[in-house]
Amino acid sequence: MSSAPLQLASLSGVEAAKRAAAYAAVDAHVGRNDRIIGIGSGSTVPYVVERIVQQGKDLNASRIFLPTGFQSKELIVSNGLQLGDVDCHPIIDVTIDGADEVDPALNAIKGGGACHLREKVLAEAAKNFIVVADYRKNSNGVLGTSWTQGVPVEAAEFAYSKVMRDLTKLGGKPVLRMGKAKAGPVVTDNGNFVIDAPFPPEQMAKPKELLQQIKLLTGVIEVGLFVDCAKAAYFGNNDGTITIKTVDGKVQENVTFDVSKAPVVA
Ligand SMILES: O=C[C@H](O)[C@H](O)[C@H](O)COP(=O)(O)O
Repeated sequence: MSSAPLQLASLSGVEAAKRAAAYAAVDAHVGRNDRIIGIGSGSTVPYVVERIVQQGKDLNASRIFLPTGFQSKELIVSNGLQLGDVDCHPIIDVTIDGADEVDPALNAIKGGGACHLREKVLAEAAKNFIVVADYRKNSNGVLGTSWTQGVPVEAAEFAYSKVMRDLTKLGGKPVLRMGKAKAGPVVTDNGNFVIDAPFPPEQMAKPKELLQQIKLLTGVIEVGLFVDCAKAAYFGNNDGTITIKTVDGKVQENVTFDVSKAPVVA
């Protein structure tokens, strides 16, 4: 039985591509038996929620959605989905999230929106962690090639100055992230500061080692390097196609996806 085409707001360019990538990721990874679902942050994630809503009220009534921050909490609530938190649901069926840059091994820089502490908890708690983004985040080189503002480091507010000194000793060039429409630094959803620390490519080429070094600095709460986390990444390309990369190294290019078709839930 074929269902009527979905009535969707018309989008063009990269926004249309992000929607296609998000829909494809939901169709492939959010099945009928997935009940505890992590909702990430960033500009592609609203399309993830849009597709999940299209899976139907009955199915969603039995699900609980966990947010990675203020933005995703609002998305969950405004779409009439049931809100939960990871303290009550430490095992998540699937988490879908954005990223700032993803390398060929699916390691990622995250935290451009200062959400990386909760994002990493929801990524590690998930049986499947899936990334959705546009082609600008799809890197063929080492992390830091396209996302040049540095590794986002969440630090305790009172310790930031000492952490910046430590990051400099490690070889970075740390900058305290400042608010855009606020005098003073960005304060995360958890009440901490964010330091952006660019490191030379030689260090970025070994993201696990760098992550371990930064994580050991006293005062650091979390590091926006996600290493060995993601199972798959879906990138929307400028021509409307999708690139799908999986952790086994497979790459599917030029995948077409018809967003007007209602989801068939596996
Ligand atoms: O802290 C924010 C997150 O890691 C986001 O997932 C990331 O910054 C991507 O955001 P956007 O899709 O808006 O570029």
